[in-house]
Amino acid sequence: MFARSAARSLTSQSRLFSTTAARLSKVAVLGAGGGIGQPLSLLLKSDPSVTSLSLYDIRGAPGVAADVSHVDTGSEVNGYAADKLDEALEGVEVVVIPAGVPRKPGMTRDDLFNTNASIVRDLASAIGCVAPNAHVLVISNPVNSTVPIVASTLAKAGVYNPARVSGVTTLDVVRAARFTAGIAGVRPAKAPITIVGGHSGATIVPLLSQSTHGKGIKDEVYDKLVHRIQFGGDEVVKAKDDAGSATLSMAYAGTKFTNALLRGLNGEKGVVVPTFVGSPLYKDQGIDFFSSNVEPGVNGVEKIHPFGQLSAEEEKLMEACLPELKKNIEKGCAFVESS
Ligand SMILES: NC(=O)C1=CN([C@@H]2O[C@H](COP(=O)(O)OP(=O)(O)OC[C@H]3O[C@@H](n4cnc5c(N)ncnc54)[C@H](O)[C@@H]3O)[C@@H](O)[C@H]2O)C=CC1
Ligand SMILES: O=C([O-])CC(=O)C(=O)O
Repeated sequence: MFARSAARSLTSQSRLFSTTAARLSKVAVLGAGGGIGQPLSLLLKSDPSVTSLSLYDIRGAPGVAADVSHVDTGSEVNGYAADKLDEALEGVEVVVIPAGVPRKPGMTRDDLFNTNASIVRDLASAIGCVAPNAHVLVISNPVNSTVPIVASTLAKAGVYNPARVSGVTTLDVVRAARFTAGIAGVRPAKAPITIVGGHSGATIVPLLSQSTHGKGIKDEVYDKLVHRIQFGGDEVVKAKDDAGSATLSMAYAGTKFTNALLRGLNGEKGVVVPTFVGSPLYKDQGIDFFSSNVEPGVNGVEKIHPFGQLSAEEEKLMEACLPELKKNIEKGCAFVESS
């Protein structure tokens, strides 16, 4: 009994953390005191690829850092209070941003724009000054707009590198694998689903036709599954009943993405993860950012994978995605232009 449960927990840990050769990886979490920030900091403390953790928030980061620092892994942890952002960013290689307000029932992610746009812009501005070569992983919503905000802010400072700014869309594929596996009666690891587009409702385009266990799902079951993948976030917002949105599954997904990036930075080949990045895939339609599978390497996002043939249903989903995505991206860019 004990042997079986120990083996299971080792298996799940190796899925979350894969390691390559040891090298110094200093990671900062901006928004570390929040619902995502706290468990994310804990999981990153457990990731052997992270050697130093810098935790910053306008509220509570030193306390979170003191707590997390007692975990018996090798990395060092430092907490920084509201007026210590520059110190928190010094020498940092990867910055993960879950700072900002979450949704309440009835809100769209775009409804968060007015509050979160300036939070993300100001953090990006500090990164541009103190850690211009850092890789920036944006969790704060609306991701379809906050990533263009970070990119445009860094561009204004003359330090934007598209290989180094990513929107974290990992939770969409985590959910899709879980939901599809539930229907197909297999383990989620056996049902990976490619998702492209963006990170909100209709901009989330799951490519079930390209999945061994997804392609056989049809008709009403297909429609319900696509809806659940696109609106999984709403399911959590509703269940939390005014107490915010996904935090624990997001911390898991954010750790998975950070670990994948660090493995690429460490020189591991063949790591493939989805992310919302400056992308050539729909540039001819005026869409400068797009989420698809990418391969991180020593310089960040090095290869953007094209996706194959879409089914007739997926063509329709893409038609609904593109105009909304374009609008969200333009809104983010316009915000920085007018700042
Ligand atoms: N990309 C994704 O898949 C997901 C994104 N999110 C988004 O992540 C964001 C955070 O969500 P939660 O952690 O649940 O919210 P929360 O309210 O629990 O935590 C946010 C934290 O950000 C901090 N903060 C606010 N302004 C800051 C600033 N200028 N600098 C540093 N820290 C600052 C707050 O003090 C708070 O501790 C939301 O925008 C949410 O919509 C949530 C789930 C999934
Ligand atoms: O739904 C939200 O507001 C948070 C989020 O992005 C998600 O859970 O996918």
